Amino acid sequence: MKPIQVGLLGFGTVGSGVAKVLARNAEEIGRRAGRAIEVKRVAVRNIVKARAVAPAAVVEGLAFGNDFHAVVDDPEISIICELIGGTTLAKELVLRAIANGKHVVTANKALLALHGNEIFAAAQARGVTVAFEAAVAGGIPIIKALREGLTANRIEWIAGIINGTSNFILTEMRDKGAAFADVLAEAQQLGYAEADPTFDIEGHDAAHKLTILSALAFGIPMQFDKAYLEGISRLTQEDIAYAEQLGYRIKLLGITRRKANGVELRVHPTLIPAKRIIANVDGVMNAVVVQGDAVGQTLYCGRGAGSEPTASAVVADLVDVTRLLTADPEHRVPHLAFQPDRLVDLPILPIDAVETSYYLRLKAHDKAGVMADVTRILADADISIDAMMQKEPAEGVKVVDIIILTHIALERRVDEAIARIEGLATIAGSVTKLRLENLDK
Ligand SMILES: NC(=O)C1=CN([C@@H]2O[C@H](COP(=O)(O)OP(=O)(O)OC[C@H]3O[C@@H](n4cnc5c(N)ncnc54)[C@H](O)[C@@H]3O)[C@@H](O)[C@H]2O)C=CC1
Ligand SMILES: N[C@@H](CC=O)C(=O)O
Ligand code: NA
Repeated sequence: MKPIQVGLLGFGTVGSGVAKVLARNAEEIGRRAGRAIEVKRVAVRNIVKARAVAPAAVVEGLAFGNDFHAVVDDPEISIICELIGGTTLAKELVLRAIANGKHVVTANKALLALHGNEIFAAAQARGVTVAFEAAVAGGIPIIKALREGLTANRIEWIAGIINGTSNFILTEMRDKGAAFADVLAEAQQLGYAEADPTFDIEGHDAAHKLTILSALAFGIPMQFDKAYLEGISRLTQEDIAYAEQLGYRIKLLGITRRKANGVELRVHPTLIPAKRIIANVDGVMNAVVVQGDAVGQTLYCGRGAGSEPTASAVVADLVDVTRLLTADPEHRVPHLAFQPDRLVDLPILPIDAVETSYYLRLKAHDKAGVMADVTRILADADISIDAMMQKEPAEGVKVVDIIILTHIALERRVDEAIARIEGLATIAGSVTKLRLENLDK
């Protein structure tokens, strides 16, 4: 059988990784796919720069050019691999490829979180597939697991470390006391970070991925604009240390949970019991916990970013698409796990309607009665205390740190209680609030 022809858009960290993996494992990939997979053309902004990213043996057979539209319009190309990132040119090219009747493989979570509803509808109408395993948790086959392996289950929640860069930063800060800016620079150099790294550290990238996971888990449209996101840039060393003393690790988690009145969709630094496996997933590794009603908890772990781990997912999609070329479009696995006409429009809950446990850190003037005032305010708000720790002040310091862990409470009530606590004359400054998840059920 003739090889399947692929057009690569972009030849950076991921694009060059795809070319390397395809070249190195060509024989085995061909045996799996049923025919050879060949990169016919590569479109890049800068040909000289692109040629320098991969070894000569990989690039010498590739046809580089600057005309992205010509690749998308090439009648001999069956699959377009979009690896440029961003949501403007990438969207235009992906929709054009679909209109031309080509299948698309993309690693672009921002594109899908923002425009996935339109892109999947266009692909469905044209009878082509848009495959996106690399878009969530890099090399971990989490899309495959949710779309195929777990289809018997009513999924209750998903919680994941789904941004490699921020996990790498948190790990280096905790283990080596490294400075935030230095570790971020290292993550960029290693090819983990997004073109704009604020997407990584402020939670946007994790929220893009979580939006996709939530759609797959609950059969809902992508609703990125409703996601709550909070990154790691304001996290302090003292909160990381206090969490450790209380038996917790802080991770940037994406959490989506089905509730009676809607769906939680939130990304934020989260305390997790240190004994949980996911709390010990460090560096660039990602991990996703899925709670299904039949299977219980399953955990998926692996490299969430980097050239070849991400290429592993892109190439797996190329194999999948190659295998299904002859399948009737009506009988393919649906893009979002549920049949497109069976998606339901569940509302995304605002953050103040979320129910979870909390870590509160307050600075109190060490006066008699302050603890009684704080616990009374919490009790009035129906917030029960799970643990409390008071740190003795250093010599000459007049305020003490008080750390409180609460049981599950409604965020709105916690915020109201915090406002009252901050109004106490005995409390200095503002209260630090972090969310805590036990991830046990
Ligand atoms: N780097 C990683 O570990 C992962 C990246 N991704 C996603 O894969 C995609 C590619 O990421 P990387 O390879 O890391 O990026 P990169 O910056 O290393 O490479 C991007 C490539 O696309 C080209 N490009 C970018 N914008 C362009 C534009 N407007 N016009 C023409 N060419 C343009 C660049 O010249 C380069 O060849 C992104 O959507 C990213 O979010 C997904 C998972 C992991
Ligand atoms: N910047 C992302 C890359 C993979 O999606 C990350 O750090 O996880
Ligand atoms: Na993946």
